[in-house]
Amino acid sequence: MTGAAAKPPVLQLDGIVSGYDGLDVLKGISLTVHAGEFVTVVGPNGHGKSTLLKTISGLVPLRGGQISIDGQRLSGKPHETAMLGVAHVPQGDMLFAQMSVLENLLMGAYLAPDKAVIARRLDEVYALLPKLADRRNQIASSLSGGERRMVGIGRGLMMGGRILLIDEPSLGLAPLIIDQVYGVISQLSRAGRTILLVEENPARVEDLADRLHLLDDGAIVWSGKPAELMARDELLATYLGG
Ligand SMILES: Nc1ncnc2c1ncn2[C@@H]1O[C@H](COP(=O)(O)OP(=O)(O)OP(=O)(O)O)[C@@H](O)[C@H]1O
Repeated sequence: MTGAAAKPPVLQLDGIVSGYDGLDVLKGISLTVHAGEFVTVVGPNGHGKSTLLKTISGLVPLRGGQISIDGQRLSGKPHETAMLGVAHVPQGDMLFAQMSVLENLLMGAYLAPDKAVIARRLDEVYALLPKLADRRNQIASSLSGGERRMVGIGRGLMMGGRILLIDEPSLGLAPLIIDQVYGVISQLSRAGRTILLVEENPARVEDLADRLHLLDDGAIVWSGKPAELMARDELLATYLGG
């Protein structure tokens, strides 16, 4: 969003290192997300995009560096991170297949302080995603891929997060449906939400993101405006296979 960089940082990563078993996947990532900004991390499959978001939300332990929200260093406990306003919309749908749309949405509000807050958030989600209101009693396993993705986003919003971590929302969807999903994400951005989104295809965020970081083998190798990356054929060829 224009002028967002003048606001204080809400999310700051300083040299974060994390991974699985004996292997470091993230090898010292530093980036900052300011209030209201839409920041994207783009990179090929398997280079650590999901691991980055999971490390921020505390699902993968931090091995080095530090993560801060509003200047407060995170302890790494997922519960604490969620309480500070971080909502993670994971890759794939990760819905409870045998639950209804409404029940899945309510699962996102597990930390909400009271019923009035839950009702208000539900109204907001239904206003943004009216189709979910129409289908509130439909079982999740019977939804289309695009509808499931919308429920995943809606559940993230039900957490009441100020900072949305969105993991590859286009995965496995047809082009028309991808446009719809990104339309919703764009609306959230315009409404002032702070977004950190990971994606394989930079073209998807060219007109949306304020800043883009290119991730290669667990390290940021380039940062700038999405349109600048799209004009750099050599970077696209080297890191994203053209
Ligand atoms: N639970 C796990 N245990 C061990 N290794 C893992 C685990 N999850 C991911 N990895 C490995 O970590 C590396 C980075 O995976 P990650 O999912 O973060 O990549 P990605 O860029 O998000 O790719 P994709 O879009 O395909 O998910 C890969 O080599 C992957 O095999």
